[in-house]
Amino acid sequence: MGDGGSGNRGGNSNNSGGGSNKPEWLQQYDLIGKIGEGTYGLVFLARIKSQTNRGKSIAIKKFKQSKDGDGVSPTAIREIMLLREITHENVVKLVNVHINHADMSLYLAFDYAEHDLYEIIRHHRDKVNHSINQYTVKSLLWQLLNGLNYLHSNWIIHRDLKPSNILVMGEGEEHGVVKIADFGLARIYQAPLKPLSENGVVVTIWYRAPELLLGAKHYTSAVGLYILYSLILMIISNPYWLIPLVQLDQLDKIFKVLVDIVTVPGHPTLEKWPSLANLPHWQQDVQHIQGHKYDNNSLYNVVHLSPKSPAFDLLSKMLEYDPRKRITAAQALEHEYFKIEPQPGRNALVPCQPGETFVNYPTRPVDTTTDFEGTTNMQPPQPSQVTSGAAVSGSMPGGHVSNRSVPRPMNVVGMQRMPHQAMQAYNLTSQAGMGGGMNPGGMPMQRGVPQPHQQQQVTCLLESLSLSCVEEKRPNGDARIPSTEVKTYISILGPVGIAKKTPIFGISRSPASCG
Ligand SMILES: Nc1ncnc2c1ncn2[C@@H]1O[C@H](COP(=O)(O)OP(=O)(O)OP(=O)(O)O)[C@@H](O)[C@H]1O
Repeated sequence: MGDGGSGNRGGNSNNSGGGSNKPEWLQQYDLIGKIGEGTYGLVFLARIKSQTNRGKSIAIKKFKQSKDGDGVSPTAIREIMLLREITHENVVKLVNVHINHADMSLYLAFDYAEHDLYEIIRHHRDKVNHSINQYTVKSLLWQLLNGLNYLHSNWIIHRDLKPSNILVMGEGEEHGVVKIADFGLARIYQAPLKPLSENGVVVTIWYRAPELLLGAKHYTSAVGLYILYSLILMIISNPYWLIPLVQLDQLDKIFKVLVDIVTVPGHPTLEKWPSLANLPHWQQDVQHIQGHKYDNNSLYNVVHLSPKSPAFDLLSKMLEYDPRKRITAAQALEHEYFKIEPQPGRNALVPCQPGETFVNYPTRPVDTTTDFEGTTNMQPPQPSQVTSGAAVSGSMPGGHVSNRSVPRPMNVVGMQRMPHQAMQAYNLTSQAGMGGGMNPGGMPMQRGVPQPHQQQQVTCLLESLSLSCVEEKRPNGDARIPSTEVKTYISILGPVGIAKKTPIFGISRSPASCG
């Protein structure tokens, strides 16, 4: 897996943040440097030192602590709880959980992914003067849908899908495999769905489905499909709606593109979407929306697809206004688009059609001067070894601002595309063991244990353990989990890591069924 040794990076055990105060668990890694920063945490690249897996790249996410230094964000615990429960080829793999007992800071160790969709799109926008090849688009979408179908089938909604959370593996056995990451905002959903207001923020504005923009209080799995559509739009089109300002603005951008294909005029109508009138913002926005002329950019002008093509048909089904009519992930996977050439493959990064240009995506920039404390006390490596993430070279919604290293040669030998039958088998094995039955989204679920009632039980247990019961509201509005509670949860999780996969939640499940 991963890129064990690209030559453009520095790092050795001497500059593993923290110096002499280095906690014991950190000694198993060489900390290379910071690769990213999100709202809730910093992400670092490290390499395993031990004999087994020596040199294997690991992404370590350190959760930011509250300003007063006490307690852990519920986001962290939620992410751990969910990731412990789920296993799928298209979902990022949590390999370990570490804790610094001194300050109760939490660290999650993940398999490292060399690329993400944000950087891939940006590379095409800024550096390559042609669009992403059809096979790659189809394979990325296929794998994303597989991951999403797995999540939805298991009653999980991600709620923060965006390009930087869609990882793509670098060289190695999993080269070109998509991994959905960042489950900090993810939730288990049940019928009846809880109002969103109980759950706080959702989805970066650029990827919001129209019902969310119009104030819908219930988040359904259909939102995920809408987000995929907007991501794909970004991939195959010019970055057309990249500078939205407010929700209404974002709606205008959506309606502009939907002229001619879903309904004329582009904005939704009560006839096509009857529950529209119940959406909280509809009454206040209706005048603006109906009075606006959306006539310049129809979808096929933006995506340059024939309205008769399967790709166009799938896109229009994914962007159906009414979430109840929108295509589900399971249905999308059955769409004709995936049955015609080029067929999708497990390695999305190899070219497949003769004449298609191979794109050598750059490796992640690593800021080797920043350690776990976020300070710059690491040994600065030689200039030739480092790509600094500090310089600014453009930005995209929901992504980060960074420079890129020089592309390195990639070995594409032996990277085969998967025939359709094999893809089906791959899909089934990668989802093996998840529960049966139908979820609230009406999606068929895979056979295996646990049965629906058990699944419901697991869901309830997860919910009750989701820390809402112990969250404290700080005066500044932040929810934190007090340190005492963190200790309890850490003892549930195990002293050092979760590698042993001991049964939790009182339900013992085989490794095949829960990962
Ligand atoms: N396993 C991983 N391997 C490689 N890079 C990763 C991995 N997980 C996350 N990253 C990268 O680290 C960066 C920060 O990720 P993180 O999930 O903390 O924040 P984010 O999703 O970008 O932002 P936000 O927290 O606001 O949602 C992103 O660029 C992401 O692509």
